[in-house]
Amino acid sequence: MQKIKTDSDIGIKEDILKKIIYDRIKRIDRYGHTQGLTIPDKRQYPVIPFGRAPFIITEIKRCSPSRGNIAGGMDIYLQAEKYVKQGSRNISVLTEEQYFGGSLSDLMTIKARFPQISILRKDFLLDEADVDVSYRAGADAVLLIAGILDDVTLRLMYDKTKELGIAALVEVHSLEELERISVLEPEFVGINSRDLVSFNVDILTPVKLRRHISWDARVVFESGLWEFYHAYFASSSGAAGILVGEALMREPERFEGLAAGLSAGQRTRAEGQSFWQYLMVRLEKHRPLVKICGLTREEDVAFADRLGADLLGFVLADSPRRVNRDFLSTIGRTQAKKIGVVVEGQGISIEDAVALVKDGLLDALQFHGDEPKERLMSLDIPWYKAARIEDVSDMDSALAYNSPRLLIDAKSEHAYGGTGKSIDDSLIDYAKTKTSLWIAGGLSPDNIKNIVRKYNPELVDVSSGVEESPGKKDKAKLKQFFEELFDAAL
Ligand SMILES: O=P(O)(O)OC[C@@H](O)[C@@H](O)c1c[nH]c2ccccc12
Repeated sequence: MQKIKTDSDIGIKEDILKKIIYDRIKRIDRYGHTQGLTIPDKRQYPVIPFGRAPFIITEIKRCSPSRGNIAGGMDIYLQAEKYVKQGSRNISVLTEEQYFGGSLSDLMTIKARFPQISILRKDFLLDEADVDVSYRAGADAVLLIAGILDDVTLRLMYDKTKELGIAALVEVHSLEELERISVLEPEFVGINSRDLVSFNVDILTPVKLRRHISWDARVVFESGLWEFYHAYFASSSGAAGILVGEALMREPERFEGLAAGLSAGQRTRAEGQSFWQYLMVRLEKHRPLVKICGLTREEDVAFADRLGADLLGFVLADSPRRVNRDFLSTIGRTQAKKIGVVVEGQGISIEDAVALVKDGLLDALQFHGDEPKERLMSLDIPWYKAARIEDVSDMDSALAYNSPRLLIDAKSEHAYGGTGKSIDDSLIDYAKTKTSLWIAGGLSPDNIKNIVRKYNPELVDVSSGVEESPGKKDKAKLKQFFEELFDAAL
């Protein structure tokens, strides 16, 4: 059992995870590991293999500390039935009582009704007795959260699952935790995109961590996945499966789109490293990612690539920097990935832009206009959203696209077409609390060092600031831009 004992040990009020565990320990003291329920001494159902296709773990979750009430009075039996009808073969049942409104009796009810479905017990399990009770109650798999267990306890619980013949989904959310579990080499590794302290969801977290897994694991991307595109993104980035809670609790019909996304992603995966995997590898350099945008000349493309740009941007919308398919076909192989910048209704249709990616002329799209979210969420090519941000509500509506990253256009006074406005510091600070910063607009060799030092962005995007005239890059400025970036990191 973990060593969190007194109220003062709980300390920081925000650390919800500690509170959950503390309260759970108190309830175990009072009611035992069985939650005061009668759990059969002998398991009554055969163990069903966990992780059969389609590997979408559909979750039963009434409420949560981060999302509040999701489906309070819901009949969980009916919900499970909906999942099964949609084709689910793996159901996660949250059994934590106080914060998630669950119970072991939910798990037993669902197992009794659907004995052919593999059931994951999702709880803050703390010792071997928890594993044993889960098994007897009918769980086919248990969640073991590395972040709340010490190495010895984790090992004992993991061994217990092996002894009982059920699966363990070992959950991590940091590199450190991943290293800790590597001695176990678990078959199923869950990587949680939700930071359990801040509640922020970054769906790139599993992409970042996954490549550090040195054994043959089946990785499950957890949290914040709602749409076809999310499932596509996860599976093209190496997910064997996904765990989906809120989206399916609210709309079980989403299952079909998620399953289609998983299959689409598998096809992409066969073609090699995904766009997002590439970016997460490049991120390990000691400077922000760099996108050089508005390229119109082959020599500039080659030079930006040689300087180490991570992304090369090509404007497909109406603009003095607009390029066409013919131009893109003349570009040779580059180290950097190629991005098409699209503004809905200007110069190119979404379909034609998507075709450029599918034909291998581009690697991903950046959507800079008012494209309908549903449209983008059904695309099976990599994309991210960009938006010009003037106030918090702009920011929130851009964030609502739920794209893996959001590029915010800073509209500074140096911006091409100068608006005379610069993005508010407080707005950037606000953005930083929500997402990793991808920043564009008004950047140049003169200001980049300060901006990087001040905001530590994950990606910087420059176009006019490194030009001699629209579309024509200035080699000296380009070179200086990179030099300043390296300087900033010193
Ligand atoms: O509702 P979402 O965003 O789809 O997230 C589901 C799942 O990942 C989340 O419920 C979860 C992942 N790990 C946990 C550990 C404990 C409680 C809950 C969780």
